[in-house]
Amino acid sequence: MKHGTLLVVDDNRNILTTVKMVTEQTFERIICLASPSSLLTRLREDQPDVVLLDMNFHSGINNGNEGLYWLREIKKARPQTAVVLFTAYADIELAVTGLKDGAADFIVKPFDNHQLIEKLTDAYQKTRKKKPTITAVSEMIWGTSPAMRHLRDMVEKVAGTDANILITGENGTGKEVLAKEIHRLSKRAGKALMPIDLGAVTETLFESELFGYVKGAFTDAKTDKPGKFELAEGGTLFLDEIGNLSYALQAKLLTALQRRTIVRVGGSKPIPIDVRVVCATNRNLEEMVRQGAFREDLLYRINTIQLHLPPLRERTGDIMTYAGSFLHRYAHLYNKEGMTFAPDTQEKIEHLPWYGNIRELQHAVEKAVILSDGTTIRPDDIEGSATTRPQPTNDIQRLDDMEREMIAKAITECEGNLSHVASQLGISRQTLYNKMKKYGI
Ligand SMILES: Nc1ncnc2c1ncn2[C@@H]1O[C@H](COP(=O)(O)OP(=O)(O)OP(=O)(O)O)[C@@H](O)[C@H]1O
Repeated sequence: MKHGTLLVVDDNRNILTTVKMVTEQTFERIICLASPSSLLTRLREDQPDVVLLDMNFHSGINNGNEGLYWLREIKKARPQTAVVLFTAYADIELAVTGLKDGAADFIVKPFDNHQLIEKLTDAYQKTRKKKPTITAVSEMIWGTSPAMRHLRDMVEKVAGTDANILITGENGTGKEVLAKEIHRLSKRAGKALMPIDLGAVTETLFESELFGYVKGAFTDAKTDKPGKFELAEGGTLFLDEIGNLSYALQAKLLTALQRRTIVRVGGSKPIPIDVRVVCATNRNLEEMVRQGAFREDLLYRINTIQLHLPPLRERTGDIMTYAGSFLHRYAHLYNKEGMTFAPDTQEKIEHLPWYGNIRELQHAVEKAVILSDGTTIRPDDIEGSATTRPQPTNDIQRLDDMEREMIAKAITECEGNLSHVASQLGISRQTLYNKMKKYGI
């Protein structure tokens, strides 16, 4: 039986004709584009289930970047669309980047008709099964360090409430994963988890993205469209990179959160909203408030509960838990079951600083699995790419960071015994509590 809509984008017209012929018995509707220039319009208007996307559009440019660019644009505009990459070059690194950026699969040209249908059908089936905004399965690996055990206790207490939560932590520490986990454990789990990256939203698009618009509000507003607040109704709104929001937009966000209503751009009717708000940032918002860059009233609105994800280097006891779990995951994904780390590889992993945190560790293990020839991962297979520590933005931040690191390290060393921590640091228990609160430890 025929099903779904397939959009094929390739600048080789012979390929377009062949793919159309081969897939005619499989897809209900097939749209062919010889250039990606109108891709986003067709995506909006035709709402394809699957896009088969060429990686190289201009003759002479064959590094695949244009394909990756369009892949990201498709995922941004319509995340539920499955994208299968079409490449003439069996370049594993490029394909892996594409898979990481959300591609469902890739097909290498010249292609086999049977395999083409099979992969496109698989991608289509996945879009049927997947409800991308609902997170049913936990992605979160907790680790067993005192810091993570403490965090887990906190999460179990607060996830079921409607309290607004602010998650802080360096890049790659798992703020988004934690936000999903909180949603999964909440009573809103059956409804949407709607993420929005505030760092990526321009000033002009902010209101229409968050609050939606009514038909005629501006030239391109051909129909009414709900914003993220409405799409998250009954569920959770995840506001990522909130520290990057301009001061003017902070006021607009605050008004919506205070009134619990929004008005669509060009509209006049206030629409009530029932959302739980989880925010995340890698910046020190208290410090930003002191510097006049972040509104204090907004901070108090969003940080009813503050959860801090410590950098990986402050919980060395967890590193091998993550590494082992990623090894298992990628060995399975790349059909290399049974892979292990050599003992000196473990030692290397435990001692690298992982300034890119869990994200960096995950990529390093994935790369090692792909490139390793045997079943044992040798030390040279593991690369810690971020060898230099990211520079703090100013001196106060650097001092704060150092202090937080010292406290977190002492807590780990004293296995959570706060009296010992206070005496080791030469401060009173009360001062220790105040500092832990300040740093969200
Ligand atoms: N606790 C965890 N368990 C499993 N995977 C994790 C965990 N934490 C992070 N990861 C993995 O590390 C990567 C980065 O995680 P995530 O995007 O949540 O970090 P982040 O702190 O939000 O990063 P950024 O600030 O750069 O947006 C993801 O691929 C995620 O799957």
